[in-house]
Order: sequence, then C-alpha cells, then structure tokens
Amino acid sequence: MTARVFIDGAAGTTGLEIRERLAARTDIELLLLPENLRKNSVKRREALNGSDFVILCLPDDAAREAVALIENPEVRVIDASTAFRTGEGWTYGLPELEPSQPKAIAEARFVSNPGCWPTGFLALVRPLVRMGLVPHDWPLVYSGASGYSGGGKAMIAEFEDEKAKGHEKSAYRAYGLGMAHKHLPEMHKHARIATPPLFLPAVARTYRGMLSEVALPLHALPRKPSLTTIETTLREAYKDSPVVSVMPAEDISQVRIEENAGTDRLWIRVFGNAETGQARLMATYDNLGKGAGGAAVQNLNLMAGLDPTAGLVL
Ligand SMILES: NC(=O)C1=CN([C@@H]2O[C@H](COP(=O)(O)OP(=O)(O)OC[C@H]3O[C@@H](n4cnc5c(N)ncnc54)[C@H](OP(=O)(O)O)[C@@H]3O)[C@@H](O)[C@H]2O)C=CC1
Ligand SMILES: CC(=O)N[C@@H](CCC(=O)OP(=O)(O)O)C(=O)O
Repeated sequence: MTARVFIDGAAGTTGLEIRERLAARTDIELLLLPENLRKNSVKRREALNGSDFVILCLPDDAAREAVALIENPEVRVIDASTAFRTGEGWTYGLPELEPSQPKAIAEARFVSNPGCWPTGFLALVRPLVRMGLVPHDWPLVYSGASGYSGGGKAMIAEFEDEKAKGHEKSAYRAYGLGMAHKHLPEMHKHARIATPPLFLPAVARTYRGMLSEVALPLHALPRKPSLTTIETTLREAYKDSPVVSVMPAEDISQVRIEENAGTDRLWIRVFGNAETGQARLMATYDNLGKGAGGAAVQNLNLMAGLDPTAGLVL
C-alpha cells in the first residue's frame, strides 16, 4: 500500500527539496497542486483532507491556516514552520532527541519538524544534559553560520539578485543581535535547560550547509568531564542513528560549512584541548537536509512505517 502525501508549499525552497526526495519513490503517492491553483484555498482544503499525510512547507501564518483547514481526523501532519514547535498536542520531530522519540513520532498525528538551528544545538547538547555532564542551568552558548537558502526564497533573492530589495554583497553576516531569535523557545524547551542558550547566528555566502558550535569549559563544569567522556557520551547517544554520527576529531585541523551540504547527514565532532579542559563541539549539516527537507522525510518514514532511510541522502 502506498501513502498519499500532499506537500503544501511545494514550490518553495523546502517544499522543492522534499518533492525531490519523494518523487522517485514507489511507496509514496505524491499529490501536488498545479502552479495556478497552489494558493487556492478550496483546492488546498480538498488536498489537505484527501491525503494520508500532509507536509506543510509554508510561512508560519499559512501553516496555521492549513492546519485549521484539516477536518479529516485520519490526516496526519508534518509542519516545517516555527508555528507549532513548542505547541501542545504536537510531537517534536527530532528522532534523535530522546531514546523514546522515534516511537512518539511514529504514533503521532501532528509532528513539528525542528528548526534548522535547533537541530544542531539539540544534537550537540541534549545527551550531555540528559546524562548530567552539563547541568540543566549551565549558561550554554551556541554559534554558527548557515547557508543563505535558510532564509527561503526571499533571502536567496537577497544574496543572488542584484535587483532584489536589500541586495546583500557581504560574504558573512551576523544577525539575531537582539538575542531574541525565533528558534530560542524550541531550543530552551527541547534541550530541557533552565534558560535559552546565548545564540550567535550568522549567514554565509554559500547556498546551503551549516556549521554550528557549542564551546564548553570542561574544567568549570561540576563533574569536570574529559573530552573523551563527552565524545563517548555523544557516540553512545547516536550509535543507532542512520543520520547523526560522531566522527573522529583527531587529525582534523579545519572544518568547512559545505561538508555535509547536499546530504541529510549531521556530523558531530568533539574538538578541544585536554590540558586546558576546553572543548569545542561542532555540528555540520545542511539547512535544507537534516535542517528541513531530510528531517521531514525521516519523520514521514517513521509515521508511515516505511524504511527509515528511504529517500534520504546519507
Ligand atoms: N529554508 C530552510 O532552510 C528552512 C525552512 N524552514 C521552514 O519551512 C517553511 C518554508 O520555508 P522556505 O521553503 O524556506 O520558504 P520559501 O519562501 O522558499 O517557500 C514558502 C512557499 O510557501 C508558499 N506560500 C506562502 N503562503 C502560501 C499560502 N497561503 N498558500 C500556499 N502557499 C503559500 C510560497 O509561495 P510563493 O512561491 O508564491 O512565494 C512559497 O512557495 C518556513 O516555515 C520555514 O521557516 C525550516 C527549516 C529550514
Ligand atoms: C539563514 C537564516 O536566516 N535562517 C533562518 C532560519 C531558517 C528558517 O526560517 O527556518 P525555520 O525557522 O523554520 O527553521 C533564521 O535564522 O531566521
């Protein structure tokens, strides 16, 4: 039996990525609206209610509107927007978050796909907080750079189209300077920490890819874990994941943002200096892969009981 899947927002940056991953599959029947009807609310309502699964790749308000249009209780939803990531009744779609998360996603009706930034943060810190190596009230700092497709069609135009409003010529732009980024609530909630992290995001002149980091002064943590303990804890947490891997850090002196661009992988490395007790935890992945489209396909596979890695670039 095939699962009928409707992508609302299939012409957008994230929607196109998901479409590409699903198009060739024989276990999925993909429903799409033609270009001239893709914002027609009558046709959208029909498609939203006539599918087994809908994947929403829309701005927050349009995602809320789409959910409100769903009347058929059999329809199950994956939402890629920020609208429901801390919402009641929604399951957070990061299978690697907790040992129980894949089952929770598999059984859920409403799944919120994680934000691209929270994906890296939670992958780096959640096992360390869970195991008590980082206290839940530790003032965590999270920094990194994203490819500009992370801002969707509007930011792609900003970086690529000289005629676009606010055309950007710079190679690297820091933002979120008011320290109130829209992803803070989900990082706070799902890391199960006392306060949101200090978050220092930037966007780089590369289309896709992310490199994000958490620095830890191991010597100042109550349990003074070694670099090896940190790395072993993370490796143990992801030992069964086909998507998240802890890679060896020795023999590497440089890491590039493009490392996992074009894939659905997320790689973690634990760098640092054992003598000074300073650690630099790093994640590389793709804002459109594990940060969005790949994560949505991973969640769909779990929810539909399909091969967990089908359609993923690993
Ligand atoms: N880009 C990324 O790396 C990530 C994106 N996301 C999230 O995914 C969602 C989609 O983002 P992204 O693909 O980047 O954005 P885009 O702007 O590239 O695409 C959004 C799409 O939604 C369409 N749309 C807007 N309003 C409606 C409506 N009322 N009915 C039907 N279609 C509508 C747009 O139409 P039109 O083409 O006419 O503008 C566009 O095609 C957002 O919520 C974003 O936060 C999450 C993680 C990462
Ligand atoms: C580079 C860039 O601007 N990235 C966006 C985040 C990507 C996004 O909007 O997606 P989600 O919120 O759904 O994850 C930002 O920081 O606002």
